[in-house]
Amino acid sequence: MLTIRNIGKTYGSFTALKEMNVQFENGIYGLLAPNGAGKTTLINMLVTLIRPTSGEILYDGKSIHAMGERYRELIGYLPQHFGYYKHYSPRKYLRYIAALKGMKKSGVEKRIDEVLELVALSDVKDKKMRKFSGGMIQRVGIAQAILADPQILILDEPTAGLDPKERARFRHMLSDLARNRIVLISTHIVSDIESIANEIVMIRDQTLLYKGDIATICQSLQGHIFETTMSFDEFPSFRKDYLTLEEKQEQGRMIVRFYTEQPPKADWSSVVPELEDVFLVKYASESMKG
Ligand SMILES: Nc1ncnc2c1ncn2[C@@H]1O[C@H](COP(=O)(O)OP(=O)(O)OP(=O)(O)O)[C@@H](O)[C@H]1O
Repeated sequence: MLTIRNIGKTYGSFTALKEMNVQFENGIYGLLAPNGAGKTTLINMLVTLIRPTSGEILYDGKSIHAMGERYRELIGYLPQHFGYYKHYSPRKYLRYIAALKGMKKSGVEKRIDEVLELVALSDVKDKKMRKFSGGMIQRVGIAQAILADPQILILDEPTAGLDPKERARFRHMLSDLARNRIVLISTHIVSDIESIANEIVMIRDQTLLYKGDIATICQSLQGHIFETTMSFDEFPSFRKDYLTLEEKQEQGRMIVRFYTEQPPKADWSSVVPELEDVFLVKYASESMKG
């Protein structure tokens, strides 16, 4: 179990995170927050690239800093921008990573074949990465992160730059990987984690806003999300008064999904809240919520 106990992080006089408490057990967690909310700061502390200014992080009750190398051996990490060698093939690159990680030589080749199979790159394992698509490179990144079969797998914005098909493939792959380990995926793209995360972790105002399952946080907006239709003329003033979540044009009218704390009106239909609604509502400024 990974425990974040009351950590804070300041950069000079700027507070990036404060009084943050979270516990992770095996499963997939989606770390969901807008850009700049502190996701990378949290991840950098979890992978020991930076130290918290206050508080501590424990793995099975032991300080990760005291554990040092023993802790780092448990981690697989895909940073937001990962460095690879264009003129290497995936296999050669993974051999290099295995050497860096100090993995035992016996079994490495078999393990490399296994992970390349898992990320569906077996047929190009000896091709230079120079001509690979963004999605293929990202899969090489995931392969290096899981190579040593880590207990804790941390992926920082792993779907940035992927097209929808590659995103779908990534989601399937991750469900297969998630057994018996902690998987933490940072993203600001709701659909990437909606279908695969067991729990989501949201950061707001430099601290933990929510940790729990998706159904529960969606439930918290029950009775506040509506859809209604209106003419184009009515729409600008409606938009000033309500937090709109989705706007569509259909047959010369606007169909608007929105959030409100007001009692329902006759021409509003209540709809089931989704994670996208939660994201938009929780990160909207208070003045917009109507
Ligand atoms: N080394 C640093 N020095 C000063 N401020 C920093 C530093 N690193 C991050 N910050 C600030 O801390 C805040 C949180 O940054 P962080 O990168 O953790 O956010 P994020 O949620 O990961 O966003 P993104 O997805 O854009 O990386 C931001 O306002 C950022 O400008």
